Amino acid sequence: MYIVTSQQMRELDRRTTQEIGIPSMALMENAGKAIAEEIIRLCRGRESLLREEMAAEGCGAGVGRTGWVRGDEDLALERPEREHWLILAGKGNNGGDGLVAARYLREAGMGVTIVYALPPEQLHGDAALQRDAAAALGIPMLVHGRDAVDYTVCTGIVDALLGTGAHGAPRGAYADMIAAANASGNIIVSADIPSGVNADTGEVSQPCIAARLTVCLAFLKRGVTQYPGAEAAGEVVVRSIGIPSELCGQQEGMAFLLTESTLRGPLHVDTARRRAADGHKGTYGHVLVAAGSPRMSGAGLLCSRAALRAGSGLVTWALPASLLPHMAGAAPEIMLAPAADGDWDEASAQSVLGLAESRSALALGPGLGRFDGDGAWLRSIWEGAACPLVVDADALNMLADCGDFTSWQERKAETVLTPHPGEMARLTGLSTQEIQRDRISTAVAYAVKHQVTLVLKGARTVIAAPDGFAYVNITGNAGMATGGSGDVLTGIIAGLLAQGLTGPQAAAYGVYLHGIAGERAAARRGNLPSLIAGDLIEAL
Ligand SMILES: NC(=O)C1=CN([C@@H]2O[C@H](COP(=O)(O)OP(=O)(O)OC[C@H]3O[C@@H](n4cnc5c(N)ncnc54)[C@H](O)[C@@H]3O)[C@@H](O)[C@H]2O)[C@H](O)CC1
Ligand SMILES: [K+]
Repeated sequence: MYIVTSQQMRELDRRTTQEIGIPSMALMENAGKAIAEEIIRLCRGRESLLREEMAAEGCGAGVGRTGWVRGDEDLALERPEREHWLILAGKGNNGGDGLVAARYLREAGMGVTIVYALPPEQLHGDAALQRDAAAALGIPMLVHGRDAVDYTVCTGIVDALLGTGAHGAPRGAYADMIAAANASGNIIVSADIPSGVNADTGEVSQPCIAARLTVCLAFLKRGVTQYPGAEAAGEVVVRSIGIPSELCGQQEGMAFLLTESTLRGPLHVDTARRRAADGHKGTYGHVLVAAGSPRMSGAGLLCSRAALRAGSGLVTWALPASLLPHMAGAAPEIMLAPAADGDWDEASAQSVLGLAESRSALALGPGLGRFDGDGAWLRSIWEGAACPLVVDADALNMLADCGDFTSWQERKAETVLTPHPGEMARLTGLSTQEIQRDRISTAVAYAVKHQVTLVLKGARTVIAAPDGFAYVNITGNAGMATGGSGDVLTGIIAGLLAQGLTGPQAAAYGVYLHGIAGERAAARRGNLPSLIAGDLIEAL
């Protein structure tokens, strides 16, 4: 599923109307009809109406009937009491969508009243034509500021105030209407995006519509895939309106929702791959994990176990010799290799590189701690490791302290960085707030500049590939915000790299699986707060 920015949306619209020749009015008509259909579905709980009703009642009239005829007017049969919807219409095309929706809701037997944010004569283009059609049908209309509007007396409210053409915080009448709609306590269905949400970043202004449902038109907008915009949007449904999706494929820097079809399609991950009967443990890669320190030994263990659970044939954990006796037997399936005499030091880089020889992936960082000369240590491994590399936790902080590493010897193998927002702030010199303000663009910019795969963790993790494509994950839950969860993810990604996946594939599939493991673990435990990182490994 594509995720677009408002600029990309405008370009897609231009190409559709000017190059392909589909009239913009047709797009708006489709948009408004889709919004109305989703409202009817929300209000009446199902799509097909008569067939289920008749069949369920088993009434004689249906027996032997050779066919069913039903039309939109049947929608009106459903509900004796009259639903009534307020359509809040801005003066742009988002408003136009709302005016179309008003006609279709009316056709379905619902009462509708249009509330214009500004005097309707200010509308222009397609929106003005829709205004005239609504008026010709005698649909009741009010104007904010001129007429008294009671937002509480209705079944629900359609937010067709601001869409992808919004700039800055809602102003004037728009702000007042958003506040009144929210205060009404009635359900709100937003056209395209909740008014007040930045369509590209997911930032929310005050006030901002709190929608029960957002009907994204044509394609998913970035702003409803990242918090807090995702929160404001409520349930999101994407409805085609006639813009050919192949046009998206011709756009630069597209983003995708990370679903099974995205994994199998754009990412070419064979999620259904079965193991060959004659496979052996060497067939499925050998991960080296360089992690852990006396204070944080568990991180290395979690990372190593996760790599095994992700399907790596073998895992060796390189750890300080001082830890070895304590970890022996902690996980019998994991081979232990002393990589440092006492604790990590600069000299141990060579022993890590020695161990990394002929390994299929190297996971670096969980629980490593910091030590004198660790920047040089990291650089040696970054430049010397010929296998794919996952850099996490303290190794990321070492990288950040090295500053600009574009002068380092270019790595030939895949490199995946897995920062949380705080680590990303250190890597980029931005504040955490700046990182969170536009997660997708920030991740993509870094991945393209440094030619790495970047996993910006957090709710709705963003995976940014060196080619500028981005993938937004929606699996997982808040129970996964627990110590060690990141170590598990690093192990999963390393385990997938070891089995031959590319950096973007391993990162995206790893994040996706990590989230699903979190969902399964939560289901097993019956709640979120008690989840711990080990549960994720067992749920893999
Ligand atoms: N092909 C398409 O792109 C389609 C788009 N559709 C719908 O159209 C909107 C985008 O419409 P647009 O006219 O560009 O802008 P908006 O309707 O979102 O609103 C702009 C409107 O509001 C004023 N305005 C802008 N910012 C603010 C603000 N902060 N406060 C107050 N007022 C503001 C501005 O002056 C404009 O007049 C898209 O979202 C879809 O809903 C259709 O779906 C058809 C295809
Ligand atoms: K809207």
